[in-house]
Amino acid sequence: MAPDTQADTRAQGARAQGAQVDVIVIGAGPAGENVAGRCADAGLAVTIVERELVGGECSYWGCIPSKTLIRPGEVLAAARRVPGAAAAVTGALDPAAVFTRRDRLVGGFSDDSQVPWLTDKGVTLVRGTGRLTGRPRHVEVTAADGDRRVLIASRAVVVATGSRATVPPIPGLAEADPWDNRSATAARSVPRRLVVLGGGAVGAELAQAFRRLGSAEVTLVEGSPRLLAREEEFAGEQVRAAFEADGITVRLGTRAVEVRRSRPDSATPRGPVTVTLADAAGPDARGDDARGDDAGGEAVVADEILVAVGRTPATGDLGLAAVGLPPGKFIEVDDRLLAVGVDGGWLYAVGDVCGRALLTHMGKYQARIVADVITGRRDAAGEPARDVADGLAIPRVTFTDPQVSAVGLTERAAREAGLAVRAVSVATGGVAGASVRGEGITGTSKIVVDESRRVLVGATFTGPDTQEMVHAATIAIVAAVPVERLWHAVPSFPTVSEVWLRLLEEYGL
Ligand SMILES: Cc1cc2nc3c(=O)[nH]c(=O)nc-3n(C[C@H](O)[C@H](O)[C@H](O)COP(=O)(O)OP(=O)(O)OC[C@H]3O[C@@H](n4cnc5c(N)ncnc54)[C@H](O)[C@@H]3O)c2cc1C
Ligand SMILES: NC(=O)c1ccc[n+]([C@@H]2O[C@H](COP(=O)([O-])OP(=O)(O)OC[C@H]3O[C@@H](n4cnc5c(N)ncnc54)[C@H](O)[C@@H]3O)[C@@H](O)[C@H]2O)c1
Repeated sequence: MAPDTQADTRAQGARAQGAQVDVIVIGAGPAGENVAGRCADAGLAVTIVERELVGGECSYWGCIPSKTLIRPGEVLAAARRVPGAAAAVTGALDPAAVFTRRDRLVGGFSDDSQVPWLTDKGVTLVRGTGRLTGRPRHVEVTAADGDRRVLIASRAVVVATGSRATVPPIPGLAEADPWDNRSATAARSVPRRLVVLGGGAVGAELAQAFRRLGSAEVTLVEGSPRLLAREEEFAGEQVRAAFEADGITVRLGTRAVEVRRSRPDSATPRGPVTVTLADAAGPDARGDDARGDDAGGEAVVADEILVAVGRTPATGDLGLAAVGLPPGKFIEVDDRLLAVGVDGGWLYAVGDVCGRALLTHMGKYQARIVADVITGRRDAAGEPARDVADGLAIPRVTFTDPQVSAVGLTERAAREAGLAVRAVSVATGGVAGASVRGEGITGTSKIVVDESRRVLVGATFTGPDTQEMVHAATIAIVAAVPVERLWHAVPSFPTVSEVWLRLLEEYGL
């Protein structure tokens, strides 16, 4: 029997069992859950399909555990900046207690506490792996025991299957069984020596977290010339300096060309890992992962290697080819989050899998938009819902110390987009609010102003605790508040938000 006919037959059975719903969501991470919840709130019948844990990567192996591992070191560093409190910091962090708290915040790697949020809204949870059959609005679900059934949606199917860590084809890497974000955030011990491949958000946050939890040697290897390469240049430079002050070895502009894990010994139960780095000036440093004849420079020996070089969309086994889309790729969407290239207007994608912004809050925003598209909800002006924020103001916070908190465009990206911008910067530590919080607070606050409209298009704040500064900038950008009007938004004294006043003065107001 042809696959489609089989699917048809099962579909008939499913219909007879009353399995037709308005909306099917595949993947119950933060994006999928929010699509389901908002559609259900609007009165639609929704089924959500999840093959692992309701809550997705963010809840168990992403945002929550990583921030839980970072927080203790951040608290100690904050105390050490305050004379009087610093003297009270006499001991080291207790990793066992940190891991216990992590376990609690991830619900013991169980979704028991997350499922009621869905079921209370009337959403039906189906455990299993969802796959598009090729027929419009048909999803085949395979349960863990192999049982298969086909669900049919009357309105829409929303893909929210997220992403997983990319493991690049570096010789010996896969065989070395490296840590990815899952193994690192779920760790139960602190490796004495850790090598981290990738100086983006995942690599930077976890390198510092493990160093502060007690790793004696942490080496961070980043292929491009600076950390957090998509942010303002000063951000990566300041994070590098802080990491080096923390005792982390930062290797920029080079890559691993070979990885080898040796047999276990008494000190290293999984066996030590030797990572050979390319000569920084060699061809591998420019992006070729395969080892060349002339490759090979410094070797770093560690107990664990963490791979944090980016994400691969979870679309390899989703049946995308059956609807005419390339498997294993991000699903391209339009501003209604509708998959581009699929006829009939029934397939949507949100969250990491659509590749617009690999951030929980943006996935949840896309989820709210897509739910409004599906339910036909309009705004007060009668306009249909569409994704505005992804093209305008994506807020992002990298929870290193110093934090890098940014929204919208960097100065360079704005210029590359053809905008006539003027940028001004001030020291984050230069206001009374920072002095009160601690000694020696550094960092930079910068705004990027579109000169033709006199509105912000980007802002970056580096320094401790800047995560709470970024939302003001997000509002200024999204609301297109002219700088002359921002002048009247008076920051409280003594808060770090006074950098806004300094920035506007620097701009000339
Ligand atoms: C270490 C780390 C730290 C991070 N920290 C932050 C942070 O601080 N802030 C932030 O905003 N973002 C952070 N992120 C990013 C954030 O985790 C993701 O952007 C977010 O989880 C994406 O949500 P999602 O719902 O699109 O996908 P996911 O969270 O990946 O969820 C997808 C779900 O779909 C399920 N699924 C996949 N395929 C199928 C299928 N075929 N059938 C059924 N179910 C399926 C999966 O099991 C999963 O539960 C971090 C990421 C990492 C790795
Ligand atoms: N605080 C947060 O919001 C947070 C935290 C973690 C992750 N995230 C999200 O998760 C996404 C994925 O994070 P990520 O850090 O895995 O990816 P990333 O794309 O942000 O960074 C990967 C880095 O690895 C480097 N790289 C690539 N190949 C390499 C190689 N072979 N050797 C050395 N370096 C190499 C790249 O130059 C890049 O700087 C981010 O884009 C972010 O949106 C967010």
